[in-house]
Amino acid sequence: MTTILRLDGVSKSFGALKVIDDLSISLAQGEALGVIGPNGAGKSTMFNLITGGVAPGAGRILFADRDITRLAPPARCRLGIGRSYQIPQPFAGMTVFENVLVGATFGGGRPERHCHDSCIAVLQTTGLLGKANRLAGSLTLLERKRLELARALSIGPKVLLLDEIAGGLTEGECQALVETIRAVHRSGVSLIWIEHVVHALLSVASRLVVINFGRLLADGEPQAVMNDARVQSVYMGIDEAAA
Ligand SMILES: Nc1ncnc2c1ncn2[C@@H]1O[C@H](COP(=O)(O)OP(=O)(O)OP(=O)(O)O)[C@@H](O)[C@H]1O
Repeated sequence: MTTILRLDGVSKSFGALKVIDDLSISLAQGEALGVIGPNGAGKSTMFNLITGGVAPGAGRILFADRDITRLAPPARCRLGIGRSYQIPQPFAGMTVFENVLVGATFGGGRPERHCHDSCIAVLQTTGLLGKANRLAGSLTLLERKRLELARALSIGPKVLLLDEIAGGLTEGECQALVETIRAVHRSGVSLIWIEHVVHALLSVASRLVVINFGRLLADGEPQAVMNDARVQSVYMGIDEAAA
């Protein structure tokens, strides 16, 4: 299996606080990797390290075998690393279409027709085509989550990082979003999805990792990981002795 993304012994501290501690994780091409861990475990920081918003104190990050550890965030985006944020922050005064167009035209070099068509395709995939001319600021929470996904897809990612995209949705809304994420994955995009809504995550992820205090606690087949006594103790508060 080809590895598309790899963190190799990565560490990051903020002052005296070690947030990521010698973390090594790899993502295979086409894989859907789920990530869980307690609040403050370092999950979003891991995404910030991958996208380049935060620089590691040690270790390397490789994308398709290329060392991108020191590459600026826009260059990583152009290579095909897209992400969504926990709290959607669209351009509220712009339309849904314009929000997606920002990503589709990022970096330049693509013909106008190509950018237009790729925006339409992204809006279709994310179920927002009927809202293309609505102002982003007028969208419901589910629609804003869809737009967050659409903006991440607009750059044409090879690897998509989803940060708690299901948070705050009703069960029905969550199921609808899961269907969309499945469709994105089926189209060939490799995924890393951080999520506290575990049942949604497990319906997409074929592998699950657990991060605790910035370290890898478990990595493997999702059900086996969820049944791991250390994971139940740390993540679900189930006493190892009582388990
Ligand atoms: N830029 C920063 N400066 C200082 N501390 C930070 C910074 N970014 C994150 N932290 C701290 O690092 C720790 C890990 O934060 P992070 O957001 O990565 O955790 P998380 O696992 O994503 O948590 P959650 O599940 O609550 O979103 C927290 O204690 C947080 O306050």
